[in-house]
Amino acid sequence: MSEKTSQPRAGAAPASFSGPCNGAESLVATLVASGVDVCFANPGTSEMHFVSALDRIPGMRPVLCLFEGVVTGAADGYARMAGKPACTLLHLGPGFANSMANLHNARRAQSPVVNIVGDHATSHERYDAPLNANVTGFAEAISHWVCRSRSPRTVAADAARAVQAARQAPGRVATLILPADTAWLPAERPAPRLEVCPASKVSEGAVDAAAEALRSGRKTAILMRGAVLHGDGLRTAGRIAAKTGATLFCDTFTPRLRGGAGSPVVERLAYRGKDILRRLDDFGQLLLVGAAPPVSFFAYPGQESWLTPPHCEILTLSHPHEDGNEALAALAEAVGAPATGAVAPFEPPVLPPPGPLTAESVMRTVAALLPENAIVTDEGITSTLPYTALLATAAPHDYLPLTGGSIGGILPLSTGAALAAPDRKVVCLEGDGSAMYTLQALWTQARERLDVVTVIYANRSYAVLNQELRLVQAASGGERARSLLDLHNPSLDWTRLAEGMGVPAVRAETTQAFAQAFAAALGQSGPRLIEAVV
Ligand SMILES: O=C(O)C(=O)c1ccccc1
Repeated sequence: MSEKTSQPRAGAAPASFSGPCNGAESLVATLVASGVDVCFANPGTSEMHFVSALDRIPGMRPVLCLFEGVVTGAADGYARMAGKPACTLLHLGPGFANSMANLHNARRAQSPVVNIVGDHATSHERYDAPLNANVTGFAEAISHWVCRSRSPRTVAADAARAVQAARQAPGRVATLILPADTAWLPAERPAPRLEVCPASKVSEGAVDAAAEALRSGRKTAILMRGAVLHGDGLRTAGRIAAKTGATLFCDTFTPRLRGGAGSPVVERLAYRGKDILRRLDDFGQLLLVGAAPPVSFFAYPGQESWLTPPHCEILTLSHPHEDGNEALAALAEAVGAPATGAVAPFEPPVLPPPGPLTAESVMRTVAALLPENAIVTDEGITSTLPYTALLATAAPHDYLPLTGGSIGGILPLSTGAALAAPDRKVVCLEGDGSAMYTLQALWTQARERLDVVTVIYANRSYAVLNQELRLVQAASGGERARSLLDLHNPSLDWTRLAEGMGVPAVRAETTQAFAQAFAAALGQSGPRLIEAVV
């Protein structure tokens, strides 16, 4: 499946389903008719009619995940690569609550996601049975769109609207709550697909103002986010940069970036606020394309949270809900950009010399051996942030980092991305601390035979917090404080954890061992894990 996946026409009748149906059947048929054909699921009793409908309604691929955070993280990864939503299937308030951290990441990634959440039957609610909870309250806290179906007769229409809401630009989280009786009672019929509201057009005024600013001769940073970073817009931005001398940037936690040989070079903003301030100090203006002005990830005593220097004027070409690709095309024309701009050459780094493994030598090896058109997913935090520029001249790839800062996103995200792009290798760069949140994703990768090579940076610590402890100026150094940032005692055995879930794994402690293990993993299909001791 790719972004080119053909979508059913709006109004098209749901495929191969007619005759009497229950609410769950009308739901599944409507989702399929609306172009949603993958369901990441962790169901319970209240979702059994949905589960059973999957056998009668063709076209929906069910994927079992063993924790709800895996369900929603996978839906995020799927959406980032497929450019369309998968649905999730979640069980009641507690199941939804478990899913929320990765929904937060999906929301920050502007990924379209359709959540289907079962609830107790309407008649059962008043008895406050043990699993009773405020599902709507949980859903409203994190979704852009929430609907609780009132009757089996509206389930199909509600589902079509959920997909439409999720696909609204730039991508939204839509949650449909189904009391169990709306799933099991007779429904009318599936609903046809609804037209998706296209991204808004950017006004001519915004294009003219940006063109004038670029012509002023002031040094310009163009900060981009969203579809422009992996579609036509990226090439157009490269042409604009060639004409005007502007520098292209993306934010630190950008959802998806096309990178490597053949793409215009886009510099990823640093993590530390003071590094961003220093970098932007050079510029007289900051042009935003689907992005917001940069702010510090956390606040620190005595340090700036707002990271645009006072002398740097902020201009907006396009907002996230607007068509940035079209806006950049209009801007390229207005400034008289050439037909092509500069792109990165294919000059992968050389393999590191023999020696003990470090975070930097892992990235060097990954960049050196990266296969053409791989998907690189990244939640290595301290182990990867300083080194991702090494990927700039590697083989062409898509880069998918953590977006919302909620660690535990990337093993699930890699799972969903691999499912959306089965003909591409996924290389997942993951910290050991982060991996422990959602390691069940490995089991789904094994079960679905997904082509994911996971590299665990085993530094046996919440390494970022050792830095943060200093930055927030908290007194530190004591044994008790350090015990909360340290993952030794016992040390996690990643090869055994992975093998126990059906994923072949090896440990590497030297640069040679890592290069050998990485090359071998790339040469095989199906999931592999390398514990990189750094
Ligand atoms: O340090 C943190 O507290 C934190 O949550 C985080 C998450 C991702 C990247 C960096 C820090």
